[in-house]
Amino acid sequence: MLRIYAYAPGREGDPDFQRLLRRAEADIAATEEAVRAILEDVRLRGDAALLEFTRRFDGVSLPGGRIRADEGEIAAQAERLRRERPDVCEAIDAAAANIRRHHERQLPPPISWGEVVPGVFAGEKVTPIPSVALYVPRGKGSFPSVLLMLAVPAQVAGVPKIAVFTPPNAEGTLDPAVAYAAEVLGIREVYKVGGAQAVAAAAFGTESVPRFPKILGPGNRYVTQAKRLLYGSIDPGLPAGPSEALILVDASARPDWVARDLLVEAEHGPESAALLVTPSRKLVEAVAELLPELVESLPEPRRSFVRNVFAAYGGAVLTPDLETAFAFADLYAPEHLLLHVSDPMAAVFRLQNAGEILVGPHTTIPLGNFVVGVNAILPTGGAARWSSGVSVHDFLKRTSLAYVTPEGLRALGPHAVAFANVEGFPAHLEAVRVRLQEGNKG
Ligand SMILES: NC(=O)c1ccc[n+]([C@@H]2O[C@H](COP(=O)([O-])OP(=O)(O)OC[C@H]3O[C@@H](n4cnc5c(N)ncnc54)[C@H](O)[C@@H]3O)[C@@H](O)[C@H]2O)c1
Ligand SMILES: N[C@H](CO)Cc1c[nH]c[nH+]1
Ligand SMILES: [Zn+2]
Repeated sequence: MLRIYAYAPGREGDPDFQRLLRRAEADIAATEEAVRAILEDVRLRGDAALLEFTRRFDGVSLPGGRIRADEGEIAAQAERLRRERPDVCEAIDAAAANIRRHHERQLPPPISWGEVVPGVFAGEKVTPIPSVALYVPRGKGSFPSVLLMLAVPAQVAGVPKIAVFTPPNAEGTLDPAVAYAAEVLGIREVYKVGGAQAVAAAAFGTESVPRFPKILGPGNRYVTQAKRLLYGSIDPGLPAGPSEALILVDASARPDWVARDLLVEAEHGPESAALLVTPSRKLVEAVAELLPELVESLPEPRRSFVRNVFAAYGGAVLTPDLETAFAFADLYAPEHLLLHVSDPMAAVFRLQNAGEILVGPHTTIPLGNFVVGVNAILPTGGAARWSSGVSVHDFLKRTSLAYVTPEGLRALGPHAVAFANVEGFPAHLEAVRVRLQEGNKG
C-alpha cells in the first residue's frame, strides 16, 4: 500500500515526482467546464439556480425555498448540540478561546508612524474590510472548526458584516455543530448553500444573497475551481484546496505514531495527499507494515478515501540523508508539515515552505487542526511557497500615511522635482516647485 519513491536532487522531473508534486491539481483542472456552467447559471438565474444545484449536488430541497437560515433555525440546531453533545460544545468553546488568543496577538496597531528622514513621517492606518463571506465545507464531514478558524480572526480584525456559506445537511437544515459555533460567536447571517454555486452567489449576489468583496475558506475541487474562475469578481483569498500533509521523520520516530499521522489528512477525501519523507528505510518498512491494518480499521467512506490517496498522491519518499529530506519538504511546500526528528526546533530554522510546521512527535496534526489556536486554513498544492494561512491580516487593509514638514519638504522636494522631470510630469513638478519657492521666500 505504501509505495516507496527514492528521491535525490534532480529527480523532481521524473513522472512519479511530477504527480506527487502536482497532487490534486489535475482533479481541480478537470472541473473547469462544469464549474464555468454553474457560475454562469447563478449569475443569470440567481436563487433559482442555487436551489436547483442544492437539489442536484446536496440531494435536498431547502424548506420553503429559503436559502438563508433564520435565527430560529440557528438557535434550534445549536440547542440540539447542547442537548446531545455537551462535550462538543465544550471543545468548540475551548478552541474558540485559543484561536482568539493567538489571533489577537497578530493585530497591528490601528495607526503607526515612523520618521524616515528629519521632518518626513511615513506610516500606516489599518482598517477592517467592510464585509466577508466565509465558506465552511460540508460534503465529506462537519466542519465547526473551520467556522472558528475563519470567523474568529474576522471578528478580531473588526469586520462589521460576516456571513457564512455552508451546504445544508440531508434534512435541509444547518449542521448542529456549525450552528452552535455560529451562535456562540454571534454570527446571524448564514446561507445554506455550498460548492461552486456558493462562491458564485457571494461574487454576483442573488435575490437572497448580497454581494461580498471577499470570500475565504477551504473547499473541494469545485469550490477551489470556482474561486480561481471568479478572481476579479471577488477576492478569493488563499488557495485552500484538498488537505495534505508531509510527515518528515528520522530514525528516532515511533513508526506506530507516524503511521497514524499519515492517515490524518488522507482521510479527508480522495483528492488529499499524504507523504512520509525520511532517510530511514527501516522506518519506512515499519510504517508500511502497520498501515494496511490501520486503513482496514477505518469506516467507509474514509477507508476508500485513504486507499485512493495512497494510490495517487501518497507514499513514502526515501532520501539519501536528512538534509535532502528538508530540501524535498521545501520543494513540496505542504499545507501541514509534521516533524518527528531528533532536533525538531533546529529543523524549524532550516525549513521555509509550509502552511504550518508542527514541531515534535506530540504535536500531532489534529491538535493544530482543532484546538492549539493556530489557523488550520492553510495554502495547498504548493502555494505555501508564496502564500500564508488565514490570519487577521486577511481581514484588514492598510492605508498609507505620509506627513512632511517644511524641513522635510526642503530635503525631499528637489528629488521629487528630478523624478517629475525624468518621468515627464510637469504638473507633478509644479506642485513641488511652488512650495519650494514659497519656502525660499520665507
Ligand atoms: N486547505 C484547508 O485549509 C482545508 C481545511 C479544511 C478542509 N479542507 C478541504 O476541504 C474539502 C471539503 O470538501 P467537501 O467535499 O467535504 O465539502 P465542500 O463543502 O467543499 O463541497 C461540497 C459541495 O461540493 C459540491 N459538489 C459535490 N459534487 C459535485 C459535482 N459533481 N459537481 C459540482 N459540485 C459538486 C456540492 O455543491 C457540495 O455542496 C476537502 O477537500 C478538505 O480536504 C481544506
Ligand atoms: N485538515 C484541515 C485543514 O487542511 C482542517 C480540519 C478541520 N477538520 C478536520 N481537519
Ligand atoms: Zn484535517
